[in-house]
Amino acid sequence: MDTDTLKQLVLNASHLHVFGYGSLLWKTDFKYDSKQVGFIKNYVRRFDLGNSTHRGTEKVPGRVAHIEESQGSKAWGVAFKISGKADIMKALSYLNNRECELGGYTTLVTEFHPREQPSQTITVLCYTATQNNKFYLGPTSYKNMAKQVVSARGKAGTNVEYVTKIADYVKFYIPEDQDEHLFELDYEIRFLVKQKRLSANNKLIEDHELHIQTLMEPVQAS
Ligand SMILES: N[C@@H](CCC(=O)N[C@@H](CS)C(=O)NCC(=O)O)C(=O)O
Repeated sequence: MDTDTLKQLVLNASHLHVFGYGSLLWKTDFKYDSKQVGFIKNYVRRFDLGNSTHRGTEKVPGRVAHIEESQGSKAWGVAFKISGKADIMKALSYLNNRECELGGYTTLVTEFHPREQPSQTITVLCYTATQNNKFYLGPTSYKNMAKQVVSARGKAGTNVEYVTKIADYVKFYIPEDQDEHLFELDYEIRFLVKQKRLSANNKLIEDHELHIQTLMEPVQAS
């Protein structure tokens, strides 16, 4: 979205609504007055955007959430209401750095449908990424995505934490959101993590047993 459109949205506005559907759900980190669950139409949540600044590195990028157009679909999330010019400008400056400069996201203005009153739409600003984004990794199998997520970590933490916290938030606070893409990816990640823990435990057990065996061997007469 061009800066003039964004300026129109913000200038002379007493408040601004920001729509979050990824880490903004559980890691908001800007001041807001209120928030409400709802959805935007004709979009879906996807994890095809690479990231090397928060949840990955240049060598091993993580996968982060974005939305992409999908006619007839709904992308569920939360609209955060920010009031007063000072708080609005502070939030926009923070989000521009976190989402656009570091995350490669672009801005989008669309209509938000509150869960309680879907017909009473609210204009929201959200951050997303298109397929021509330079960090775009594109779709692959859930197993491949899970392998990438489990092996990625960045300055903000593991990519596993990033995805599983979004899934936990949606399952707990937005039961209407039947995002199979999110839940399939979340399942494969947790399965892989469990497998790794088991194999790590097995390795630990093997090492431990080997250690016990060496302890049990009769001391060789020197
Ligand atoms: N714009 C999406 C995604 C936001 C998002 O995940 N942004 C990344 C940028 S790479 C981020 O801030 N990550 C913070 C973190 O990973 O802790 C949303 O509305 O939630």
